[in-house]
Order: sequence, then structure tokens, then C-alpha cells
Amino acid sequence: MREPGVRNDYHSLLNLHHSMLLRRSMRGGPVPKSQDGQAVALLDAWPQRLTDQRLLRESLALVEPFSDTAMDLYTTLFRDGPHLRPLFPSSLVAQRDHLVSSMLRLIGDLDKPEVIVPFLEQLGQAHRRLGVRAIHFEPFGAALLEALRTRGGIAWRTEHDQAWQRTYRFVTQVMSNAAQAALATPAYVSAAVVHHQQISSNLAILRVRPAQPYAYQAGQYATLESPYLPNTWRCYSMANPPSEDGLLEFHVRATGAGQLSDVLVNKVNVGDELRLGPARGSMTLAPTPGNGVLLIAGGTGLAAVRALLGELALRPSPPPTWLFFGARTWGELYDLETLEAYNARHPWLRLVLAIDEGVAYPYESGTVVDVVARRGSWAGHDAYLCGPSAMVTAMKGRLAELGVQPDRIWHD
Ligand SMILES: NC(=O)C1=CN([C@@H]2O[C@H](COP(=O)(O)OP(=O)(O)OC[C@H]3O[C@@H](n4cnc5c(N)ncnc54)[C@H](O)[C@@H]3O)[C@@H](O)[C@H]2O)C=CC1
Repeated sequence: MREPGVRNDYHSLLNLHHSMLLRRSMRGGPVPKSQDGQAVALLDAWPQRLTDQRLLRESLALVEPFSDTAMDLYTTLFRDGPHLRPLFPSSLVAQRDHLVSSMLRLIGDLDKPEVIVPFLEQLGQAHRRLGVRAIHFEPFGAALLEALRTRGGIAWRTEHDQAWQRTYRFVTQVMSNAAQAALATPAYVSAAVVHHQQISSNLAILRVRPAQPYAYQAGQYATLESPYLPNTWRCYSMANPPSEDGLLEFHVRATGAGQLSDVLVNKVNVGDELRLGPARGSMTLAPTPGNGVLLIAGGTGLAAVRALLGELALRPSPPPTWLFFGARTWGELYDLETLEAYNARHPWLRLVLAIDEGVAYPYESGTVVDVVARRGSWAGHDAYLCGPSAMVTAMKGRLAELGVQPDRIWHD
């Protein structure tokens, strides 16, 4: 293990290098602005991409369980480069799961450049927040290959190795190009917590004031990090549309001890600082002329839906809108005062509240999916869904059966 001072020197040098690139970009130096042409060139330079996809799929069977291989990768990486350890969260479990799901997604979609390039570009930009730079890709790649070869054993073939090497080169080039193109925009802004309301033991509403103007649209989400849990970033939707006071509201459910959500609900308080990554997500309002709007929220998925509702209320003549909000129990239906105030003020809005089991008038009984479906056809509506992924998947299927055109359904 090296001394903390050595680590700090290492990271200071990297920061210096980063500032130099930034200055060069501001002077109009050779820092790429658009990545589209670069990505096309990288794809053209990789003619055996589909064969490599087949080889990667085949190789996965040799290194099962892949989550263990990923953990071997981190062991090798920190053995050879202990100075890299501070770039990662103290618990590697979520990090490993994220890596595994990103790699499986990458392999599954290698034949779809229109999906994979934006995915990698976003990943490249997101890694800036963690202090990851192009220089770190080489030791990571070496550790990845060592982990694959060791686990693959005698069944590991040269073809598998080469396919992984070509893929990794493509991935890191797209990621570094995207990170460089984003150099002039901050990787994150700090934000002060100005309001923390504990709704229940595992649910809180936070309001934060970013230290500088923060651009986003209603329906988008941001990644958050707290100094109480360094290097762990999680996504939360802004629950309000952009407002003049610049405040952002987040709804957070604690899902497990030691997770960021737990820290945000149970530890963070007014006056604490958070870090806020750039806004992401495509679930923004794009009303089809003449259509009604269907807003559907499950649990804290209410956040994004409430921002969309706030945005609709700012428009001169909002379309007829239904808002369905479902929670497991009566006690978990939160933020009702705000929703009921909107409902009372706006004749174009109809609010329906649902709880999974039991009947508690005026709430409807059943999952939000069942309660929406119970009303019959939803033809002529644009639908916006936010909540647990099982709810979103089930709702998408039901809405398609109930007359909503698939391209008129939004979710993130
Ligand atoms: N906090 C935030 O800003 C955001 C949260 N989310 C996601 O929303 C989810 C909220 O979680 P919880 O509040 O714990 O919700 P939950 O698990 O308590 O479920 C809320 C409601 O969703 C419906 N639902 C859940 N599973 C369903 C299924 N399999 N089929 C049909 N309906 C189902 C039910 O009506 C249920 O009462 C999380 O997965 C979170 O990732 C999504 C976007 C933003």
C-alpha cells in the first residue's frame, strides 16, 4: 500500500494534465467537438465487429459466473495499481454489478451502433465525475484480460482474446472521445441541501440549491453523490420543473443500509453539500396535438411525473391530463397535499390514487397498472411512465393493448 501523499501527487498530476487539456480546448486547440464522425471512423476500422460479438458471447460461457470474473478484475487492478483504489467506492459490489450489466449490454448490442455509441459516450462522460481519465483505461484493460484468461483457463482461445482486445479498444476510444468533447462543461456541480423532509423511516424529500445555474427539462434525472459515501453516484429525477429560485427537488426511498439512498434519507441534512451530475433522460414533454396526457407513477417514480405535471401547469392551455399514482399502502402515498392542490386548481387534470391491497375510499384498490387498465381504452393519449422497472414493463404492455401507440409511450 502506498502512502496517501504519493496518491495525492499522482492525482494532482492528473488534474494538472486535465487543466492543460481544458485550457487548450478553450483556446480552440485540437480537442474534438463532435464525436459522430469519430465514432463512424472507429466502427469502419472494426470490420470484424459481428464475428467478435459471436466470439464474446461464446467466451462468456468460459468465464462464468461473470460477476466473479469482474471481481477478479478489481483484485488484479488494485494489486498492480493501489493508487487507483480511491477512484472506486469503498464497497465494490454495486460497482461490479454495474460493470457486469454494462458489459452484457455492450455485447448484446454490438450489432446496433445507434444504441451502443450513445451508451458508451454517456458512460465516458459519466466517468469524468469519478476522476477517471484516458490514462486509467490501460491498466483496467490489462486487469480485465488477465481476469478473463485466468478464469477461461485452457479453454480460452487466441480468438477470444483478440475479440476482447478489439472490443475494449473501441469502447475506450469512444469513451475517451466523449469525455474530451465534454471537457469544457463541468463533470458535476455542487449543491447545498436547503430542505430535508423525512416522510417516513425510508422516504425523504430533499431540496437542493446548485452553486451555479443547472440546465435541465422536466422529466429528466441527475446523478447525485454525497461526501458521506464518496464515488457512489445514483440517479434521481428532479421532481419540479426548472424554477426561478433554481431549487431542485428529489424524492428518495432508502432501499438498503449503506446505500446512497439510505445516506440521503437518514444522514444528509440541511446545510450538507451534494454533487450533481449533468441532467440526463429523454422523458420530456412532447405532446401530440389533439391527444390527452396520461401520467403514471409507482412509488417514488412520482418525482419525474410531478415535474411533468408542473411543466404542463405552466403551459397556456394544457391538454386533458390523467395522473395515476400507486403505492403499496395508504401510508406510502406521499406528497398528497401538492397533488390534491393541483387537482383542485386545474380543471384539465384528473387525479387517481391507488393502493395495492385493501379498499380505503377515496383510493382505488390494485396496482397502478391494474387501476389504469380498469378504465378501458386509452387510445388518443400520450403516456409517461415512471416507477419500478417491473411496473413500467407491465404498464407498457397493457397500454399497447389498450390503444396507446408504442411510440407515444415515454419512460427512462
Ligand atoms: N426516486 C426517483 O427519483 C425515481 C425512482 N424511480 C424508481 O421508482 C421505483 C420506486 O420504488 P418504490 O417507491 O419502492 O415503489 P414500490 O416498489 O413500492 O411500487 C410502487 C407501486 O408501483 C406499482 N408496481 C410495483 N411493482 C409492480 C409490478 N410488478 N406490476 C405492476 N405494478 C407494480 C404498484 O402500484 C406499487 O404500489 C424505484 O425502482 C426507483 O428506481 C424511477 C424514477 C425516479
